[in-house]
Amino acid sequence: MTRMTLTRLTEMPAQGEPIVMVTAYDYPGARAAERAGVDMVLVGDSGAQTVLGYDSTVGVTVDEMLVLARAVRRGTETAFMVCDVPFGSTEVSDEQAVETAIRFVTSAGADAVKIEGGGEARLSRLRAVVAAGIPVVGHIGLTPQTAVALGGMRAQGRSVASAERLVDEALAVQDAGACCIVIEAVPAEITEVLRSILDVPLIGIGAGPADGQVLVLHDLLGVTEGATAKFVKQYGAVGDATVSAIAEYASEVRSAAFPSDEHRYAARTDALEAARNRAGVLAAHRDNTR
Ligand SMILES: Nc1nc(=O)c2c([nH]1)NC[C@@H]1CN(c3ccc(C(=O)N[C@@H](CCC(=O)O)C(=O)O)cc3)CN21
Ligand SMILES: CC(C)C(=O)C(=O)O
Ligand SMILES: [Mg+2]
Repeated sequence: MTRMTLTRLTEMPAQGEPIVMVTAYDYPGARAAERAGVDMVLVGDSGAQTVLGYDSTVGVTVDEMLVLARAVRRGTETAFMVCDVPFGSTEVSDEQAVETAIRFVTSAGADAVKIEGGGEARLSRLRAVVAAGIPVVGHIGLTPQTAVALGGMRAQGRSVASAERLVDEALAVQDAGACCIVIEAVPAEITEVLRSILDVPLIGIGAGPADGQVLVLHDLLGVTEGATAKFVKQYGAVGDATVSAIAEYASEVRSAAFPSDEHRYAARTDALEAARNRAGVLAAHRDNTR
């Protein structure tokens, strides 16, 4: 199997082949995505919440993301690996953005980085990273890193101004050099409009049909506890299955049903005899010195 290339990804929409992207944050997640045959894996900053337990994506650091990204890289052979650059790691300057992107490429083997937003400063970062020779995936619509400024985790493109802004940002992000664009939490009809004017693949999450889809692995597996976004479809009940398995283990330990004979090592008779003799000698010694 050969590694997915940017050229191939870019050609998929014209061939009528939807692009499949899923997040991964560790080696087993990457192996599972790989074995399932996805086209792209995203080391999302959603990992701040799904695997690191933060209550938003905002506090996660580059060093933390790199640990996740390296593990995903070790498990990924054919899928194209995109890494989210976390909040604060590109905001200061174009130079900072390029240095951050380079770290994801050189120290984690990222095939591309994803940068949120379509405002002027974001476009400048995008151009700078692309100019450094690093492919960039754009991300517009609901951009969780700056959700406070958007008024919370809310769908975008629902007012006239917001819909117009999405069209402007989609084109600007493409012109800045993005190789594809993730669009999050936008009405499907708006996504359709954007698709009609874009040349690069549009990958949707909560944005209706697009050239591809992305979902958070832990959401689709049913590992995420509590409420998930409206756009999540749960394809498994892995969270419940995990709790049941651990609860059954706990119960068998407490009832002494585990470990049973099949999980025991057989002793060699001479070794057992020797251990018993030694224990007897030591016990006698202990009694004598008391
Ligand atoms: N587990 C997980 N899944 C995600 O999809 C995800 C993360 N974490 N963390 C980073 C961001 C945050 N995202 C979110 C989080 C919440 C909503 C949400 O609850 N939306 C509401 C309100 C929509 C509205 O008011 O317009 C919803 O009902 O969908 C959406 C996207 C998407 N990303
Ligand atoms: C939801 C996707 C697009 C993302 O950015 C993430 O998982 O962090
Ligand atoms: Mg993200």
